[in-house]
Amino acid sequence: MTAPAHDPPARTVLDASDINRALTRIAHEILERNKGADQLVLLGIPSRGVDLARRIGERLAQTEGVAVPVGSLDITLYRDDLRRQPARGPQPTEVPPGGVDGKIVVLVDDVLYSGRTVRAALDALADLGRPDAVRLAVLVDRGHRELPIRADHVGKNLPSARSERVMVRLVETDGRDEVLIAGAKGEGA
Ligand SMILES: O=P(O)(O)OC[C@H]1O[C@H](OP(=O)(O)OP(=O)(O)O)[C@H](O)[C@@H]1O
Ligand SMILES: O=c1cc[nH]c(=O)[nH]1
Repeated sequence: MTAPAHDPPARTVLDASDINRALTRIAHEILERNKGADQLVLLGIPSRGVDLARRIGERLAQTEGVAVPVGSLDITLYRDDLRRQPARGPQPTEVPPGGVDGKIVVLVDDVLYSGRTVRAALDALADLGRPDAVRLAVLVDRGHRELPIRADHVGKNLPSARSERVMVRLVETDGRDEVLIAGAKGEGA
């Protein structure tokens, strides 16, 4: 009789202090690239992207001494797989009072994988206005892009197999900060 196959246990790839340092670095990179906080707007993709956008916003405020507008951008109805799977309930889109026209919008998400969420976010954003530029910050880039999309600011590049699952846990939604990877390596990589 063959023993049942067990997936290896989830492995921690970022702990709370790693996440903290990565967000601080991303905030500094954003300021360097933008030569300051002028015209910046951070839009987080629900759900965890919004928490990350708020945290980056706090770091920008601490470093530059100015409040950078932070909002959220729901992509639910812009997904390209709506016909295949039922849409989850809409999440909030909250555009800061100055809007996005003529701004430098930094989209923020927890994981970048196929790129389809970001593609949807670009469509959702185009319905709100015309930023001067759009950039992308993600906590984890796990590869396997299906579209020509890349991140400008990455907390951690995490090579992964398609069969693995990356899980971001944040204090705001999950009670703790950590990034885990789980599942069998090597299948469908
Ligand atoms: O690049 P992609 O292939 O689009 O994958 C990345 C997206 O997948 C996850 O969201 P998910 O749809 O799993 O829902 P979640 O926000 O509840 O985690 C993650 O939060 C990103 O938004
Ligand atoms: O592993 C994955 C893939 C997409 N989105 C995630 O949050 N994790």
